[in-house]
Amino acid sequence: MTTLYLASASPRRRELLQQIGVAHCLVAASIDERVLPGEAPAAYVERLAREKAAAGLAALGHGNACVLGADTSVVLDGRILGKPEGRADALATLAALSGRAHEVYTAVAVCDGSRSRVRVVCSRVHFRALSAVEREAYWASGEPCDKAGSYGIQGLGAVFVSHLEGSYSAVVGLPLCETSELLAEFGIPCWQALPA
Ligand SMILES: Cc1cn([C@H]2C[C@H](O)[C@@H](COP(=O)(O)OP(=O)(O)OP(=O)(O)O)O2)c(=O)[nH]c1=O
Repeated sequence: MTTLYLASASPRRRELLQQIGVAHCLVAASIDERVLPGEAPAAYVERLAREKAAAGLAALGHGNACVLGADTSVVLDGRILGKPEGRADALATLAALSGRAHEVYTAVAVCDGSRSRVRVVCSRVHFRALSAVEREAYWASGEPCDKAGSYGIQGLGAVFVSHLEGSYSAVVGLPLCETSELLAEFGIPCWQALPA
């Protein structure tokens, strides 16, 4: 059976793949994550997911592996918000997200030596209003620092989310429905295909 490599340092993506019973190994993939001039959010996350998967394949040094890369970005009024650069940036992001809806774009890409496939999922997340005291306390919890948009819906940040339209797993970092479909194209089973 083909071995799947996850080209990601994100513990969330590893947990999400484990959640659907996909055996995998890890491979490091470091890429330049800067947004290109005029690049739209969907195009940006798609490019980064493809580049992470391709970098992982290159790092393995052989073409007969299958590699998954993904990217998640929070988008407010068309502006891509990445991970916070520090406290002030995180507090400003949380203030901007307060009491409004924003989009979360996640792309998942799978490639092997001969082909590359990608899916992009857009979800809409509605935040209730957040007080300045709450925003400070949330930053102090440590949760925002490594997350796009400075929050984690799967953690303490859940209390900010009044409702979600779209894919919960995509907001956390990997759209599991689309991921399982992509993996099936590469002959990689998830839980449905496991022996009883
Ligand atoms: C919006 C949101 C993002 N995130 C996380 C998912 C991603 O790990 C991170 C977005 O940054 P990414 O650049 O997509 O991923 P990463 O740098 O953590 O990992 P890698 O590039 O090595 O795969 O934000 C959450 O955990 N919860 C959320 O609710």
